Amino acid sequence: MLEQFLSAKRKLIELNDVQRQAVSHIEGPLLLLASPGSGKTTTMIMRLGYMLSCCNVSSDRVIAVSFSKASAADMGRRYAQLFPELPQVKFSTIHSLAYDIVRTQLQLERRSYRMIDGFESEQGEHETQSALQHEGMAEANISKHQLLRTLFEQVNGTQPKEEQMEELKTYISYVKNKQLPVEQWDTASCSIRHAAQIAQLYEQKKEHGYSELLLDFDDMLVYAEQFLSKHESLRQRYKSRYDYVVSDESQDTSLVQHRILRWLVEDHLNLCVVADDDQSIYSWRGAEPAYLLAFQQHYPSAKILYMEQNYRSSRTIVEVANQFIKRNRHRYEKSMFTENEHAQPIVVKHHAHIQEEIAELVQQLKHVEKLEETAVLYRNHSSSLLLMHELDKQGIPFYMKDADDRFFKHWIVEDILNFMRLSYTDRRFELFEKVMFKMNVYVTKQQILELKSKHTDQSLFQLLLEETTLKSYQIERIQEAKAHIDHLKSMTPKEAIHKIRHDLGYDKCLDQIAERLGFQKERLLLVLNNVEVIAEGLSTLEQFAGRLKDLEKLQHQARRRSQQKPAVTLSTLHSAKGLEFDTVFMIDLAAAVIPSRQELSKPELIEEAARLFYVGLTRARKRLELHSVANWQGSKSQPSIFVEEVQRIINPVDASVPEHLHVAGKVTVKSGLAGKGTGQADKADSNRLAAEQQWRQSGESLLTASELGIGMNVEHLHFGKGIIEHLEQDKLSIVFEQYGTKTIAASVVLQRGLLRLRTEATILT
Ligand SMILES: Nc1ncnc2c1ncn2[C@@H]1O[C@H](COP(=O)(O)OP(=O)(O)OP(=O)(O)O)[C@@H](O)[C@H]1O
Repeated sequence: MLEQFLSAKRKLIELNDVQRQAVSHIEGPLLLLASPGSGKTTTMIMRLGYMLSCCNVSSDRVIAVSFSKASAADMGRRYAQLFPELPQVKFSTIHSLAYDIVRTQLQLERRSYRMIDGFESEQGEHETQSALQHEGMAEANISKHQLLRTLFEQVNGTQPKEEQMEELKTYISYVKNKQLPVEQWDTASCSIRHAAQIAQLYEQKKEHGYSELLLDFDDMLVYAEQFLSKHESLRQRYKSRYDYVVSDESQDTSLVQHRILRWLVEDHLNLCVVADDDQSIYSWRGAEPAYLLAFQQHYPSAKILYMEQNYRSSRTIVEVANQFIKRNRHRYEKSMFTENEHAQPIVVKHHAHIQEEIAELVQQLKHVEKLEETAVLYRNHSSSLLLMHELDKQGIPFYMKDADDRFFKHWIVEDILNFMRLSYTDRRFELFEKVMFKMNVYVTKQQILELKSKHTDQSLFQLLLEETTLKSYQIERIQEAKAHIDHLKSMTPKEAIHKIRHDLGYDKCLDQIAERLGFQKERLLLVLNNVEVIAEGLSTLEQFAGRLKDLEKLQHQARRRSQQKPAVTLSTLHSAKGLEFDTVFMIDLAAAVIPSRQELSKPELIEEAARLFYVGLTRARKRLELHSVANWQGSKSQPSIFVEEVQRIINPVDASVPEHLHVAGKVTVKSGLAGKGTGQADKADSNRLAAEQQWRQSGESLLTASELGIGMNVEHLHFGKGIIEHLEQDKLSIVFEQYGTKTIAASVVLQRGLLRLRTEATILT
């Protein structure tokens, strides 16, 4: 039967062995672990076709669930193309399915409810939510954002900044998707003061604060699961609705989502889960890759199949990406391979600074054959800004997958503009009030407020100096500040920003804000850095304000630009998942960017960052370039450790050279693991890599700096036994039995898992 079915479609696609097994395994739980580009969507669709045409399965007894609306729609479209003769199957998002369950139960209880808005995230959900709005769900005018804002102010006594609101929303999504009991909410990390308390108040308010029950996007999942577990009749209703459930993109699925699916298949266990645990990049909002790793505990009769053949990328790329991801410990051991040919070598480049990186990138883009088959990927939205600025100047069209206008609305950008505005007029009280507290003039709120009643249309600086009782140091400061501000309008924007930051004390003010409100200073500096680059080369403050407006407009347009027209795609690594391009440039790969400083402190976060990096590597079909910068946010920076790892894979270094000397210059590295022949050196390299992997996987490697101590007996994978002699910041000195004292970079050693503890002591001679 299977052969007959497959041969009918042979002209369109010839499945490989594992794909065939997956297609024919219809009954019972199945976990399909798929590498990138391994044809998981193709296989899923063939499986559905086989079920319907050969296994007497009725189309309305099957549901295929995806995480994002885009992927549900893509599956539906591809199914219709491959099986135009078969009836349509239900391709649903998990939220849509959950909403159906919640609505049914609330209607049974005759309980009225309303949806509140406020779900923002990287991809898909926007669309999902708007689809729900079309269904008439979002008739509410109470907003999640406003509600949270009010509660934040109530609890903390200050107004939240936009990035704090975002962090708060992510935090709430996280604890709900993880189904953490309320008592444990304060154990989840969040830099917002009293986040757990705000979250609890928010939940109470939604449930009891209004005449109707308020539901946000996460509530659809939370309530669906709760209702299924509580109400036997509801459970029966949904359990008997579908005989077969398929879950795609399951690495992005949170605990609550897994549980909903579990209820649905409780009786028949006909659940097919397709996932790539190596592409799980949403644990920060509650995705649960650990659930996949424990799939067989949840479904003991589960069959697990590995789809490891990549049909997308060149062998050059597949081999490097495969080797790279093996650095992670918490994963299903898969070995991605391909029968595709080798293509261009992977290129790794280190630039002195961002401007140099962007200039080179733009030059390359000018000569790319198919812009629509080219992507520039970066970790943070902020990286797109200067790129966009330069692409526009050079007339290169671009499309933005996930444009984010937060920069243009950022309070720092607004502050800088306000300083500049004040230079033109110091007669607007609201403006004066905002700026006075952002520089080092030490006036009190009371003193400024007193001015308000006295002010008509005169200079506020004058009024302040003449009508307020001031201390002599205040007078001096105010006079100085006034002179600086007056001067701004005759300066270039670049000079003006320098003056604002250093002479007017804005940088110091940022330090205080960062400390008081718990912001990461680097993020604030990144915004300022971008402001400065945009100001570069402009002559007047008006031009600067105009340029910001133009860029904002441009970004809006880039989001709408048709993907079919020749235009390079700019995207974050997160939003690039599921996409593929002939050529991929990954940029801004500096040490503090990926993994970030915060991630470096926890092994599981480093692994997540590595998965994100892997998603980037595996988007490229033929050509892949990795670009890093030696100066990040005004400070010297090493390349990302992941770039170094890729370099070591491509071009293994002699193990006898200490790690801290493995500094890559500006190089174009030729890749070719398989093309290198089988010489002695190659063999030694692959043995060394295998040994590194084995150590990491054994769980014995030391992973964090906190595990290191002076006098500790350790063993280094390459240098053998020794004692830690000295540790200062990243410099780790070890006295080795065979090699004497070596000073190596702690971060590199820990990253690669090259060090482990020894119980027996070293005898040093
Ligand atoms: N057996 C096969 N023989 C030849 N080509 C195949 C086969 N299976 C899949 N492909 C091709 O591989 C490409 C990737 O397939 P598909 O989009 O289904 O992969 P995927 O695993 O869903 O990708 P992603 O990594 O984006 O999730 C497609 O062009 C598809 O036609």
